[in-house]
Formats: sequence, structure tokens, C-alpha cells
Amino acid sequence: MSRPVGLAQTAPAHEHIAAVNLPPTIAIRDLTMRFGAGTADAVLAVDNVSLSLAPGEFVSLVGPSGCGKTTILNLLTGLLKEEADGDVRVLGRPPREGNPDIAYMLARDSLLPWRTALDNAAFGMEVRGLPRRERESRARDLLQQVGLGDFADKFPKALSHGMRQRCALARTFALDSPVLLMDEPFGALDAQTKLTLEDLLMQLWSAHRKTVVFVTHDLAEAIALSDRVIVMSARPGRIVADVAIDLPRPRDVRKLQTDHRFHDLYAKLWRLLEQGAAAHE
Ligand SMILES: Nc1ncnc2c1ncn2[C@@H]1O[C@H](COP(=O)(O)OP(=O)(O)OP(=O)(O)O)[C@@H](O)[C@H]1O
Repeated sequence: MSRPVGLAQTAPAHEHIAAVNLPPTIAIRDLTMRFGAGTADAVLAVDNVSLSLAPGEFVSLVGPSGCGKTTILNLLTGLLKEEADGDVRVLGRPPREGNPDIAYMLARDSLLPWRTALDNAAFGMEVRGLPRRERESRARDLLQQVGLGDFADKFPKALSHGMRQRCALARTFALDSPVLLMDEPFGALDAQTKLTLEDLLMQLWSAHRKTVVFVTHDLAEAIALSDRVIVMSARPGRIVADVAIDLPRPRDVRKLQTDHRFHDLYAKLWRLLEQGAAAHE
């Protein structure tokens, strides 16, 4: 596979600093979400969560299964029709379905099997109505950046799982939305491929400067990628801790595994996670 290219011309990663003095890109205040409110099966999924992300910040949500991480992402996209209490803003506006300010990436690559890598990378732009020439040129550029330049004409069945997630990354970044919501995008990958894709995501994020909410069960991944890690309790999901990850950037995900600061953060987050899980047992 060809190496990712096209990133070197852009700003070096160490210059990436979230604009903490600007109005937040994402602002969630006192969010409470109850599914099936008023019925016998009502589920309190999220309880009084407040969270804000500065432009360009990379924030991970970690917490036990069912604590409401995906629910928070879905609320940001406007996909959830059910009533939620509290206030949610994306770039100052309430969530709305089809908001072009948001790109969403999931664990499964969800590539369309009858489309080539190029057409898959261009798919989101097609849905958004961009002219053919523009979407093709952007898709090619992004495929190049994720190291799939030579695979533009291949169909998903000819790509490995890691390559399919590269293609999904290309599709996500090609949308050029200022906000990325990523729900365990590397959750189904083997450990080695995962590290490679994490490095690639860091390069893309540094070059394209997006605000990212990243959901993961993998504390090492959360530390390696994030500016902050939000630890949630077991359901109903509450914020247990908001931990700044003050490791210098650019980060080499592999080298971090041998850095004592990384291990200290891991131990701290693990403790918080266990406390949050125990609080509701
Ligand atoms: N549409 C729905 N109707 C009813 N309950 C729901 C719905 N969606 C989610 N829930 C419930 O809300 C809670 C939070 O779910 P959510 O998927 O947000 O958790 P999560 O933290 O993303 O879990 P996981 O880590 O396992 O993906 C769960 O108890 C789930 O069963």
C-alpha cells in the first residue's frame, strides 16, 4: 500500500492548538435524555451532562456500555427525535438533521459494495449535492492522503478491513465539515492496524483542523488522540471527570506506549472509570 501523502504541505501537527478563547464549537448544557418518557419502559440514558468543545479540540468520551455516549452523538446530529432536556448547540445553533457542519463516522466502514473506493469517498459529497468534478477531485485528494491513491478504482471487497476504514476516513474528511463525530471508528480493527489508523487520524486532524468528539472503549486510544478525555458513569450517564491530556504534540502513537506519562494517565483514567461504574452498582 502506498504511504499517505499530501499532508506534509499543511500546517505541522505541533502547531495545532485548540482555540479555547473563541466561542465553543459544541456546547451542551444540563442535558438529560430519557427514552420512552412517560411509559413503563422509560430509560434515563443521560443525566445532566454539560460539556463544551473549543474549535479544533479533540475530545474523547469513555464510559461503560450503555452510558449514553452514542446518544450524545445522535443528539448532536439532530437524528434523535425524542425530547431531551437541556440545551445543545453546534456552532451556536440547535441540532438539525442533515447539518452539513457535521460528519459522522461509525465502527463499521459502511462502504457501499457496488461503488469503487473513489465513488465511496465521494458519496457524502454526492448526498450533499456538490458538483461531480469537485467531489471527484476532493475524493482523489483524500484517498491519496489516506494512502489509497492506487486503490481508487477498487471495490470494497478487494480492500482489507483497515483499507476500508481508510476509505471511510477519506469520505469523512472529504466532507470538510468543521465537526467530526466518531463512534468507535477503529473498534473492530486488530491492534496493529488500529495504531496505524490512529496515527493517520492524527495527521488528518492536524492538517484539517476539525473539532472532534470521539467515542471509544479503549483508554489507550483516547489518551493517544485527545486533548481531553471525558469519563462517564454507568447509566444514567453522568460526567465523572474531565481529564486534560497534556502530552506534547505531534504524538507518535506507537512511541507513546513506552512513555511513563502515558501509563500514569492510563492508570488515572482506569481508576475514574471503575469509580464511575461502581457508583451505580
Ligand atoms: N432508541 C432507543 N430507545 C430506547 N432506549 C434506547 C434507545 N437508544 C439507546 N437506548 C438506551 O439508552 C442507553 C444509552 O445507550 P447508548 O447507545 O447511548 O450507550 P453507549 O454508551 O453508546 O453504549 P455502547 O458503549 O455499548 O455503545 C442504553 O441503556 C440504551 O439501551
